[in-house]
Amino acid sequence: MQNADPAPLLQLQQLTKRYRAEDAAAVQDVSFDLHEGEILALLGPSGCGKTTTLRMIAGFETPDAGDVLIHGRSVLELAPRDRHIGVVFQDYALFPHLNLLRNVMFGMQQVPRAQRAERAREWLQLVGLATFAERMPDELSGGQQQRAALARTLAAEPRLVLLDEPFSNLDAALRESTRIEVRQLLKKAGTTAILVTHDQAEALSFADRVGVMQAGRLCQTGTPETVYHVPETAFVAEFLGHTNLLPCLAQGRQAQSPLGEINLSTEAQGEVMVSLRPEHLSLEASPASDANCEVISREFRGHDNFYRVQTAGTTPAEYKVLAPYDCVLPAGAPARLTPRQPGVILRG
Ligand SMILES: Nc1ncnc2c1ncn2[C@@H]1O[C@H](COP(=O)(O)OP(=O)(O)OP(=O)(O)O)[C@@H](O)[C@H]1O
Repeated sequence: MQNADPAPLLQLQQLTKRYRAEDAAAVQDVSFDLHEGEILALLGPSGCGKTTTLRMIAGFETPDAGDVLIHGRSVLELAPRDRHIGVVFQDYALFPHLNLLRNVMFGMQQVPRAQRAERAREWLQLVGLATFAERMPDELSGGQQQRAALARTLAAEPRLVLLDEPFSNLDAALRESTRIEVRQLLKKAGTTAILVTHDQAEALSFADRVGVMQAGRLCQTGTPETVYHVPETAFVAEFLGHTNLLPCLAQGRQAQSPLGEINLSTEAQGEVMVSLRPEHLSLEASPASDANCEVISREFRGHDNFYRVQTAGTTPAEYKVLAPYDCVLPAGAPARLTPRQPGVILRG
């Protein structure tokens, strides 16, 4: 029978790193577990400590406090070749003097020498570069180099792959297709991975679990759906997309809000701050006598319309609303704004 909760592959235990005594900690008390086959995204703004965390996991940086355990053993006690960690940085780091095949063969020490070329070709096939095996890295596009770097890392059969902003210098279309391919590849190989990114769409679409970092701390981890729909703090709510923050007076599952009585997703009493995403509000044209807001602006986005509307005499006075493509209201139009999902209570 399968073990329902196998020991995690990776455990971060209250990891802390301060580069200089006079600086704030780059990473503070970061703890999480990662299970075999899982993909985690570490998401946060520039300078929040994502790369430092990744470097400590790889054993490139020594923590001031806390530990990184791989199958229960501290990463720093393991010789680099026993860590079985593969790292893909944004600058690819392919060897410029080796063709793709030799680049991929480079890390395959675990494969008998006679079989390496054949296995390397299989990896190149898997990333869609079979016909490029004899090409040199500078004869490839950025996206192809990225996939080649990934093939080289995966060919070494690491237990854990660390990806540091690996798609950041690809153009928008290539970025999207490469991230879909890379995710499929990792899932097919059953490889455990951590992606570092400041791009919320990338984190939400790529990972099984997202950890949001702020100023060195991990402030929330959960499935992409949970961190997006049930943010715990205003920072997480706003970093993951647009939202409206409403001061409310809660009584159980109901609250008095600036938009009238609303439902809450959890019970509370007293003053609370509530997040309602633009898609959790609805907007419709209304006679002025029944309106509770006025359109400030409409941004047409093809599949939908993004509105800014203002209400009179409430705080906040401005709301963001996502409306269907066929809800077209001009600036200045009176309208009715209604919450259509329960509000999410924030704790900070
Ligand atoms: N080698 C270093 N020496 C001193 N301070 C450093 C060093 N590396 C990083 N820092 C500082 O540590 C903090 C966290 O940096 P880190 O690179 O981990 O953040 P990040 O979230 O990966 O940022 P980015 O998205 O911009 O790469 C920052 O304040 C940074 O200036």
